[in-house]
Parts: sequence; C-alpha cells; structure tokens
Amino acid sequence: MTIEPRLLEALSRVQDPELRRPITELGMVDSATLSNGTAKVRVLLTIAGCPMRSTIEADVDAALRAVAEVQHVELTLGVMSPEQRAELRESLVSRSIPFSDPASLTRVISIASGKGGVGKSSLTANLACAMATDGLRVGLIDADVHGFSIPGLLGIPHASPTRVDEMILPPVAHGVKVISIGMFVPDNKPVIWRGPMLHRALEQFLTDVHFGDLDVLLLDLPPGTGDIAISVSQLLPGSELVVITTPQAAAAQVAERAGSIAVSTGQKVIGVIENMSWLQLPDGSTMEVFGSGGGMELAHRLELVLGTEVPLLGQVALDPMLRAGGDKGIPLVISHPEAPAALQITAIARALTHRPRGLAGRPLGVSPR
Ligand SMILES: Nc1ncnc2c1ncn2[C@@H]1O[C@H](COP(=O)(O)OP(=O)(O)OP(=O)(O)O)[C@@H](O)[C@H]1O
Repeated sequence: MTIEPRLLEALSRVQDPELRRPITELGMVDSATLSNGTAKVRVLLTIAGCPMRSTIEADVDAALRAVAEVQHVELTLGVMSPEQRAELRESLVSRSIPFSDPASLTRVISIASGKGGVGKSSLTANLACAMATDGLRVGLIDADVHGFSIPGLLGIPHASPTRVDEMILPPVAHGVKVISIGMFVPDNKPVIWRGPMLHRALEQFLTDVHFGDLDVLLLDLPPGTGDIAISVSQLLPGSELVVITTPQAAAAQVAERAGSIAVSTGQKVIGVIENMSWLQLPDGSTMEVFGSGGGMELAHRLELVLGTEVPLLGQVALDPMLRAGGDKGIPLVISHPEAPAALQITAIARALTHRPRGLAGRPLGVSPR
C-alpha cells in the first residue's frame, strides 16, 4: 500500500459523512499515488451499498484536485473486508455508554412534560435545530415510546439508521443526529414495553449508536413520570432535566410531578419552558389562549420541592407556522428563523447551552418538603 504524503494530507480533510471522521483515520484510504500529474486513489467504503457513496466520491475528487500537482484524478472505490470493518468497529465502538463517563463533555438534557400535547416534541426538535444552527454538534434521542414524533418533525419519518455490522449510525436531519425507538420497531408501532424492556432498549441505544463527539444530547421523554425517566437518570447520571408546560394552572400542577421525580432520581432540573404562552393577533395585540402564569408557577413550585434554583428559561408563543413546520418536517427555527416563536426558542437554546455556572440545579439551602 502506497500513500503519497501530499495526497494523504489532502484526503485527511475529507470526512466520512456518517462517521464524521477523516477517511484517513478510518482506514478508508487503501492507496494514493501521484505520477505525472495523475492521482490514482483507491478508497474503501465501509459497506457495499454505502448510501453516501456519491458524496464520498465527490469530496475525495474535490480534495485531490485542490492539490497543486494534481491534474487528473483516477478514483476507484472498493469495500472493506470483514477484518477491516472489525478493526474500524473496534476503534469506534465503546462497550460503555460514552455520555455517562464523568469525563464526557457532552451536555445531556432530557425534555419532560406532565402530560401530552404541550408541545414537548415540537420544542425539542426546534431546540435541537437551533443548537445545530449555532454550530454545536447535536444528538437527539426520541425516547417518547408512546408516539415517536421526532423523525417526522425533522422531515425523516421513514429514515432508518445505517448499520455497519453491530454499529448503528444515526440518520442526520437539519444537522442533528437523530435516533428514535420507532426506528427499531416494525411499522413504527407504539411500544408497549415497560420497565426492564424499555431500560434495555435505551441502554442499547446509548451504547450501540455511534453519535461521535457531541456538544449536546437531547432526549425527548414520554409525557408523565414513566419508567424511561428513571432509566435515563440511571443510565446517564449527569443528565439534566427541562420541564415544559403550558400557561394553564392545571397543566403546571401536572408538570410539577414530572419535575419532582428529580427528587428521587437525583437529576438537576435546569429550568422550565412555557409553551403556547400567547397568540399574536393581526392587530398586534396578544391573546392568552391558555391563561397565564403557568411557567412561572411551575418554576416556583419546583424550587420549593427540589430546594434548588429553577429558572423559567423562556416563553414560546403559539404560532400556526410552528405547527405547519412540524407537519412539513422543517422546524420553524429553520424555515422562519425571524418569527417571534423561533427567536424565543433560539434564545432558550442559547440559555441552555451557554449557561454560566450559576445556581441552577444546585441546592439553595432550603429543605425539600
Ligand atoms: N408554540 C406552538 N404553536 C403552535 N402549535 C404548537 C406549538 N407547540 C406545539 N404545537 C402543536 O401542538 C401539537 C402538540 O405538540 P407536540 O406533539 O410537540 O406535543 P407533545 O407534548 O410532544 O405531545 P406528546 O408527548 O403527546 O407527543 C402539535 O400539533 C404541534 O404542532
């Protein structure tokens, strides 16, 4: 195997679109020679039917043509042998959950709600896209076993992960690496597993799915205080919780239960988001369709229960375009980033990711009830 150093340098700038690592590090460059202005390169794909074949081909071609001495490119594509794939897998797959390592720099944030329909999944999808738009490396796990809506909200309702032997590569939508329990059950049927089955499924996701280095991992939890919330706290002890509510007093009371689960799981509740806070009318006035004050009330209640500071991270207006964006699979923060609701979500995303080391989630010195 010969690899010409100038070509190697150029090829090190080509990333495998799924593994997000330079192809030179993944053992994909089989040979690369340069003679009389012709670069002859052989690149090995991880699997025969690699869906990213043409992207890799184009990226390699462009990288080689950027080398001053190269006038012609002769690129051939091959496929890794089972031994080469095993070697690659060994280098990538860790048998433990990378995000539970105390040294992990990934911020893990679970999004919870007291009941369904408050916009938890819509906000999670938009928050993830807002973070990715800000240049962060974002993963999103749809753990809402009662209704896997995240792939649809992100425009990839039928996407399935790519498998390289036992390694699972998540599909990417709007710059977010997405995995959903729905991608592993036949016909996207709701899952009726409970307790240990769910725990095992989540554990497998977190271990086998290769997310690569992430800045943030968001989890869309099922509404209420179910088994998944407990599993998340056990499998990802460093994970933090955000609770979504609507402005209605009754909704805030139900949401308090979802937040106060943190007392027993030991998770930090880092804030509350109030969704559907008001509707902007054509004359410029606002209508509080679902009442007001629920977000603030929930934040106060959780502070009392948990004995830690729980800020209201923001309020998001009702916006028919947000609903339409969800139906089309293009989140509002992407399609209409200037819309008030999109700006509110982006501000919350920034508050979550650029949090100064404040009191949020830390004991206030008040005894929990
Ligand atoms: N701010 C908003 N403005 C307008 N529509 C919204 C807003 N937030 C959510 N919706 C709409 O409300 C409905 C419920 O939202 P979503 O499915 O995200 O809720 P959820 O809390 O995740 O529910 P579940 O947990 O039952 O899946 C959807 O049709 C969604 O488009």
